[in-house]
Amino acid sequence: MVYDAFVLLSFGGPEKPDDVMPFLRNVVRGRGVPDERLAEVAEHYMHFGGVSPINQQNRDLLAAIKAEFAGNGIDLPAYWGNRNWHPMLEDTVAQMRDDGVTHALGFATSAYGGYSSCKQYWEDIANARAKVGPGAPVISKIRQFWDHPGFVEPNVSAVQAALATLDESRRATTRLVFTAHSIPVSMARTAGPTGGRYTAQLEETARLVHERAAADLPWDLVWQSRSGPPQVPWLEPDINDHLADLAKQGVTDVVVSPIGFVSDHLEVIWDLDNEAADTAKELGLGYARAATPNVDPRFVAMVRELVQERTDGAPLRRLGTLPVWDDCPVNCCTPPPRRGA
Ligand SMILES: CC1=C(CCC(=O)O)c2cc3nc(cc4[nH]c(cc5[nH]c(cc1n2)c(C)c5CCC(=O)O)c(CCC(=O)O)c4C)C(CCC(=O)O)=C3C
Ligand SMILES: [Fe+2]
Repeated sequence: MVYDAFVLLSFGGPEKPDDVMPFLRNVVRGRGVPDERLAEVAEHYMHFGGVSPINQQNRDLLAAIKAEFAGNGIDLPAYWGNRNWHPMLEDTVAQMRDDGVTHALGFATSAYGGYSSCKQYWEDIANARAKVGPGAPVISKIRQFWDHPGFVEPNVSAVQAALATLDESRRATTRLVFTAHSIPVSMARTAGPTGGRYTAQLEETARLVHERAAADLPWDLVWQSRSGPPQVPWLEPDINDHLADLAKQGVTDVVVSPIGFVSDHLEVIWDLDNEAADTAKELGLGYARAATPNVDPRFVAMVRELVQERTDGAPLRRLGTLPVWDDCPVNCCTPPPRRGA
């Protein structure tokens, strides 16, 4: 297969206060979420002046990927388009068409399978191409990378660095807590070609990081940033409830490793650095949050290696044992029901 471009696919985030509500309406489009609920979420963004760091993080990642390609003789123009905020993927796809691109490789900023983290990016591609119409380039999405050393190793270093900030004399009562975005239980059930893949991949990543970073510590995988109506079950326990349980069990310190995310965006700097950190403080727990990969050179090199898997048939570099798949079967990761759809 011959590819003539690379495109970074991401979530998008507001860059000024007036962007916040239109961005949130885009996130929940078609789901009938009332503006009052969105106004609560908007508050989190307002603590940061209405600016999510995610777009700048993606600009930095794109620049690092371009340099990585140039340094390794990869002659692919690199683009960037988002699901929920500018630059919107449809505008990027229109630009790619104008530039004569015919078949691009797409890399999404999510390591895992499942509807929100994988399938919805395929839908974004299909929707953007349909809007652009004739001449829109084909975009093939690069595989999930939950167990790639270029993702696991930066997380290992980050856990070690976070642990080093805690009191060594309390190591025997220190716990490693991995966290990822909660999703509806129904979405978790249908994640991947045979179901359950989002949680299974997260467990594998957690295990791979744990055994390399702090094999002596007990660990858990918990969930954060739940949304949606209370009657709909989402993955549990929530990190804040879990911290309370740990304190009850005699745990004194926690390292929180956000393996569900690739950059320190709002779900990390608000939900962990404010909410979970406050919970820990109230409970008297020592708390250290491990960094996400961001533009760690090993992570940037991983993107280049994933491209080379597709362009040169380079061997897959991976540490885990769960199956890998490239293209999304039609019956994979069924979308959640939409109001009015
Ligand atoms: C699995 C997953 C990831 C990780 C994989 C990936 O990275 O793709 C992720 C990432 C992110 N989620 C983000 C923000 C939001 N997620 C929401 C809502 C939701 N997330 C869900 C799942 C996920 N989300 C789900 C099932 C919903 C329910 C409604 C829906 O199905 O859409 C809402 C709506 C408001 C609310 O109700 O809370 C917001 C504002 C941001 C941006 C942060 C920033 O701006 O810096 C990022 C990177
Ligand atoms: Fe989300």
